[in-house]
Amino acid sequence: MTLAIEARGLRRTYRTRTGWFNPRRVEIDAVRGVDLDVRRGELFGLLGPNGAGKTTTIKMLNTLLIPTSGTARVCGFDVVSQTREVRRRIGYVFGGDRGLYDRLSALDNLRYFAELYAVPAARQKQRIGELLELVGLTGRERERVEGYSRGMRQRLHIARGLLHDPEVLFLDEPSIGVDPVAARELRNTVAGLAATGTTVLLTTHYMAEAEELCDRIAVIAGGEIQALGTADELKHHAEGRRVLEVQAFGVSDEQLAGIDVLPGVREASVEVVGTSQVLTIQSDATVDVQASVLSALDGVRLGRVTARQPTLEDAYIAIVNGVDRTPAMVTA
Ligand SMILES: Nc1ncnc2c1ncn2[C@@H]1O[C@H](COP(=O)(O)OP(=O)(O)OP(=O)(O)O)[C@@H](O)[C@H]1O
Repeated sequence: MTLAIEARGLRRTYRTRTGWFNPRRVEIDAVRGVDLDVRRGELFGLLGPNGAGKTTTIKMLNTLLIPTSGTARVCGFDVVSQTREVRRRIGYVFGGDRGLYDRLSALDNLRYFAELYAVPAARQKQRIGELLELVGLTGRERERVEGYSRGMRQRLHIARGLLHDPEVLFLDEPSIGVDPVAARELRNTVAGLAATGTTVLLTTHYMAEAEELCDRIAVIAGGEIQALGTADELKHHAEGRRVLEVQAFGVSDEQLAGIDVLPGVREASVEVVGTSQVLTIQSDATVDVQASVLSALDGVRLGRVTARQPTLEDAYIAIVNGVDRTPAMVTA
């Protein structure tokens, strides 16, 4: 079976300048030797924190960036020496607002891009109809895009990226800035896509999105793949741990640092949810850290305290927290 995507030792270094008064030339190792095999028809997730190297990896695979070293093939074609062959077979959809004409209707946008992508005239009408159906915009296609919600725009972007029947679709953070309901509709669209046999490489920050959609997930951080497997396989990274969640109001950085070094604690993180903070403390399953955590939070107003089994999100935190996230910088 041929692979849809095959990368070996993919590496990309950016040369840039840093510093205002005393500018220096630096090299940033954004992607540091990525090996990746994506099977045909697979929905594959690339998950990682900000600056992990996800977009850089995608741009090398879709021929927008030349790798500093390493090789990659898409549908069997080399991304550097056979760019035309690769481009003919791929679609690229990135999150955000760019790339559509607001004053035109969705239908006119798709007609315009169909011309641009040289979709044969005889095929255009049927293809556009199919895609509107796939992304759930049938009936709204004559409305101007300026009146579309973010989620609808994003689904229209996906339709645009599919006009020329690509074998592989790169979806770079499609749900960024989209509200939860629209994000669910977007996920339905992506799942529908995979059912048509298209290979999808999806990047996301959201573990739940990756878990729901992807056949396999690669967690990337610091420009390297840290873990790769099905959601169930990734969960093993949090095996032997238990999780304590504490809702709190006004925990300081010092207190959090104090919790981090308590005996038995493996990771401690905090997320602001509305007006409260939610502390998530992962510990060895054999150690009950609740009493020592609560005593470290002495004087802080607390809400709900819950002990639970680790989820995939916890596994992700366990994988990513162990990595130095800043890409290596070398002064040139
Ligand atoms: N054109 C560029 N010039 C210099 N550095 C860059 C450039 N593009 C990206 N970088 C750096 O390379 C690293 C990886 O960036 P990349 O955009 O690939 O990460 P990402 O995982 O897609 O992040 P995000 O989720 O924030 O989009 C980051 O440190 C980023 O600052």
